[in-house]
Amino acid sequence: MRVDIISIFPEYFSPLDLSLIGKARATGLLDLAVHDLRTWTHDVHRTVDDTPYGGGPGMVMRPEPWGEALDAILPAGPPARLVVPTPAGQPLRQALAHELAAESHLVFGCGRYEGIDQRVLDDAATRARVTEVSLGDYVLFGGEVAVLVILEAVTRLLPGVLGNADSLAEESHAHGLLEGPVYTKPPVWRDRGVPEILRSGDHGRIARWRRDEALLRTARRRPDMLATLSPMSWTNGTSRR
Ligand SMILES: Nc1nc2cc(Br)ccc2s1
Repeated sequence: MRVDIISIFPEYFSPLDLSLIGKARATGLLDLAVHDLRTWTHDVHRTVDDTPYGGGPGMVMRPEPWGEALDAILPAGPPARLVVPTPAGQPLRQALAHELAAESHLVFGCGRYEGIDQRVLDDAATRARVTEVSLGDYVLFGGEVAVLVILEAVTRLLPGVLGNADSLAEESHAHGLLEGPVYTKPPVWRDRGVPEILRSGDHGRIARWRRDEALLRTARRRPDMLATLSPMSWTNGTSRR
């Protein structure tokens, strides 16, 4: 997968040399480049923002630098997917992460201030699929932190990035449920034991216990998720009730 990131703070993305994303880059699973939006400014102050038409507080990101940057980065060939984090975007959920992980080329645009001039997105939509994404109902200083989150959620889904792809199958949101509690050694810690079933070796009963715990946790913490649950998720072939 090819990923391009456009930002006025490219140094925000130094962490992308670390951990599994760094390894994905080193092994060629991820081809990532970070671009400074000011590269495409031509004034001495390298200006990227201006006052909003219609008045109001704050500043808006000027269209000219963005237009030139996207001209340089969006390919003439097979269309890339332009992802722009914004509080006004569609919610990032695991389904969207899977959708983005299937793309061959992602371009991330990091807005700042009150946002990017709308004409930039409208112009980009003539040559790329544009997706505005929200991480939740809160406002950040800019899109950079959101891109780090989205990129991690997407990259970990790429074949070969996670050592054991099996972990993707049972994690939270994999089947529309939250993952239940997990335990490891020692068998007793500060007088707290481990549910006996997990040490029984009965894999069928263990799978049913884990499904039940996931359903209970989801019902307690995210009852909204139960409303959209498919019947298969209740059993997922593990319970012969
Ligand atoms: N939750 C989010 N807040 C923001 C703020 C700016 Br400015 C740009 C993108 C995002 S995504």
